[in-house]
Amino acid sequence: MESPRSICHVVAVPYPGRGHVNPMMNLCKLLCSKTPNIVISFVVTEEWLGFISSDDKPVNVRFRTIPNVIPSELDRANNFPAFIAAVLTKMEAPFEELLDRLELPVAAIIADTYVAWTVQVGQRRNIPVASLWTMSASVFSIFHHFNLLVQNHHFPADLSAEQGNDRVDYIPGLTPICLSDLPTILNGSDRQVLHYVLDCVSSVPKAQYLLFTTVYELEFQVIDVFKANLPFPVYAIGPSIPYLDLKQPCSTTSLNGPGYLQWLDLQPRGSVLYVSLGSFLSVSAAQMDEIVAGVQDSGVRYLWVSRGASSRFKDCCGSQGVVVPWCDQLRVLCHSSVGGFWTHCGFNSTLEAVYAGVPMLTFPIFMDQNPNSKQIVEDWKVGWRVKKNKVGEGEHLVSREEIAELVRRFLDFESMEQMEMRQRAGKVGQTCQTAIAKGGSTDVNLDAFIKDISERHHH
Ligand SMILES: O=c1ccn([C@@H]2O[C@H](COP(=O)(O)OP(=O)(O)O[C@H]3O[C@H](CO)[C@@H](O)[C@H](O)[C@H]3O)[C@@H](O)[C@H]2O)c(=O)[nH]1
Repeated sequence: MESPRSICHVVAVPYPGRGHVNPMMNLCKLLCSKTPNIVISFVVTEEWLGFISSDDKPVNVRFRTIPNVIPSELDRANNFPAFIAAVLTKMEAPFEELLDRLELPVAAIIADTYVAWTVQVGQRRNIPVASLWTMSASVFSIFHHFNLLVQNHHFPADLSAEQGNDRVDYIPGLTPICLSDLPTILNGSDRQVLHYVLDCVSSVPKAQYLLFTTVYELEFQVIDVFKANLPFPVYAIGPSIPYLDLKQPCSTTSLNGPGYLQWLDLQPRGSVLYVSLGSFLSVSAAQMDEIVAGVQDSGVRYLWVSRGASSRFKDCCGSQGVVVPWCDQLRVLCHSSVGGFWTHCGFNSTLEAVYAGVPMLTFPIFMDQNPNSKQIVEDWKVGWRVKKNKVGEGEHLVSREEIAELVRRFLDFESMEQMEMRQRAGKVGQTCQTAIAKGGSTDVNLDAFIKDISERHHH
């Protein structure tokens, strides 16, 4: 039995959303894989415990709950500003009560940047806080340098036909980016959410560490800016996706895995388009109809993740495609039959596709997804845009004919253009493998972080 003194007890506090809970859990798995001396209390609401309690996790990660003090996950999209407001104001008190009840002393808190109150809790209790940013480092830089947008008269962003294509070329670490590719909350319509986000980002310099879920090599120019300017360690520990789980057989069902994996096994190499429009906030019904019809008309094989919309598919389980309510996404992306990913550009999905070396068709919807799409298409050059930038008046509907044509070209193995893109995608995938291998940037950063919090704890 280890003595309690040699155990490093970490409290992990994800923001309550799928795109945040997952990378926090993946980071915890990585930490536990590195040392047996770490014990993690993973704090979620009772509702979230219901969603994740049966997932595989290391024995050293223990779930701890606070009551359901925020609006239910099942309808949070109905009033997003109210949801964020509740996260920022209602969780702190029950979290402190929980801290008082924990048996082991706490060496560090790892908290999502969007549960910013943890920074003050840490200050009051003299516990170091590592802020975990689950979006790209580039997006962090955009928000961190918000005042530059104001100084340059780019806030609120004017997306009129004349200005929408203006390039913002002064955000530290970023290549020039169109106004229309900035996070959607900067175009002025969602001030309340913007204020919350800016508050959270400005809490980071008062924390003791900044952790990025990205990979250093993918965004080193940006990460170097923060390494040089923040007075504490900045570590990229990504991609914080469940690659450790790939080594184990798929646990969800029978011996041969779920039906969709068996279906994938039967498809030709690189022939399947994987489609997922995200776990939160989706597209209009009219656009959805065009996407479904366009992909089906293209004749390309598809695996589609869709909840509650399966009635839109004329042939939901035929030979051309399979529609499932949820899948083991990284395993799907890593399957040799998958040749492309239609994505809403959530950052976790982006990292998973990058890791798997799968080219993307980008269809950003909200928030950081626009800049992610820009990075995929313009910086890493491993994808194409489906949706043109929203410049000028009104929402532009992409038609089924445009989509069918695009999807066909995208999965055309013969084309030179595609071959080159697949090669680049393979290269960025290799960059991730190098980062996580022994001595790679992620490996080294994880070790350094563990050393930091363990030593600080013992002194
Ligand atoms: O069938 C599915 C569909 C999704 N996922 C997983 O669900 C997560 C989805 O995360 P992400 O791709 O980041 O999308 P969102 O859930 O939309 O993420 C939110 O959080 C992200 C990180 O902060 C932001 O980049 C996004 O804009 C925001 O919407 C990923 O881990 C996926 O692997 C599955 O495992 N199976």
